[in-house]
Amino acid sequence: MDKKGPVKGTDMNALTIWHDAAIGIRDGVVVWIGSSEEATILETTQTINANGRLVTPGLVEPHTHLVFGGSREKELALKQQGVPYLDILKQGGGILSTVRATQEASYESLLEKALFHLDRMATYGITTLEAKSGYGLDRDTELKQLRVVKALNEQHPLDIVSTFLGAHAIPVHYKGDPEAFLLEMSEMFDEIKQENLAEFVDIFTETGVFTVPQSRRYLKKAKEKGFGLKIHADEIDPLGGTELAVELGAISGDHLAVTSYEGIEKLANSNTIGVILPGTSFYLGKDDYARAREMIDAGAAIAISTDFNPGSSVTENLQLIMSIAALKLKLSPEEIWHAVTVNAAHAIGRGDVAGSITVGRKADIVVWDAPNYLYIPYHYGVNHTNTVIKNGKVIYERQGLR
Ligand SMILES: O=C(O)CC1=NCN=C1
Ligand SMILES: [Zn+2]
Repeated sequence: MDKKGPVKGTDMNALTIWHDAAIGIRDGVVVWIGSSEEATILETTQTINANGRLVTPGLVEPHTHLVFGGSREKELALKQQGVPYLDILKQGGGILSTVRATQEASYESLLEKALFHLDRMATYGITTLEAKSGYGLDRDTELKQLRVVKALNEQHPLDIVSTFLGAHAIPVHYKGDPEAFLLEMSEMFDEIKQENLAEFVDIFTETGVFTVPQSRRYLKKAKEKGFGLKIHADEIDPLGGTELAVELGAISGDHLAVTSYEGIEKLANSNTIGVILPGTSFYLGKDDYARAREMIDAGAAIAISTDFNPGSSVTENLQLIMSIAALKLKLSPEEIWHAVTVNAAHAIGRGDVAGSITVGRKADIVVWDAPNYLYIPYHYGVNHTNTVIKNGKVIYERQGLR
């Protein structure tokens, strides 16, 4: 990943491969890259022999709902019966059921639960990620979630970028008045900024949730307050959230499962990154996957993500998403590697510090139990990491059977 990025269109296919390479790390930073031959002259205090394995930048996970209470396994049966996601939400389930569990959960229990999922993400090779609030839909619980993310950042080796998603659904007591609810959420912007609890503001622009005009007004306020913008756009119904993301200069438009042709054209001719969540299409049993192939062919910058959340994509395994991206989005392995490193980093404002192995940058590196970069999307559903290095420190090593 030697391109500054975001990497767009056909450039996503140009992958630079070093054979028999060596990387020198000092104080957590990459200070040298060369051949294994040349490396023999280096004086080292610790040597990690990759033994001919694949070595890549640490994975960047650009879209998670990491902090939540409870779980929604009971909804699986509804999904199997074909009950649509938005109907479950309308009946007070889905997001709203996680909201109730998160409101009831203590700060400590949310922190402990999130740490568990975060550790699992680290074992899968993720070294930087984004985490959203959105399961409170009231001031106290939204702040509780954002403070959990802040504490995670302080306690855990992984770097986390925080997003305020108070506009995730309309709470029951605001059922008939989404505008009034959005007003309450927008009144939190100042204190979130003050406490440095989030860099981005996100909204679920969807049928039965927030309309494009409501989203536009809300996000414009957020932009005026200095937040970056993200939109859960065109996930279920093509309302035009993608077009809105481009119009407002959002750093990313996310989901894009049913983006219109015009939306694809606008995305391709913008600086907004498309964050595609094929695991959600898979998990909701959808036929329509985001037309990421057309988006890249039109010149867009694409990233992919697990959309880890308790209802519509319950997995931390970004490697599995790489396989689904290959099989269902028809992305090439080269495009997929750009989508889980440099482009994912740019989608969360970390394009200058994460997503590539570059002299002068943090040493966030993964050694894989794989002979080459093709292998990871090819062999699906398992964890291929051998060693995960964060800031130059080994934070995970695969243990053999005992
Ligand atoms: O269902 C959830 O909890 C997460 C989600 N929000 C919008 N789409 C999926
Ligand atoms: Zn999401």
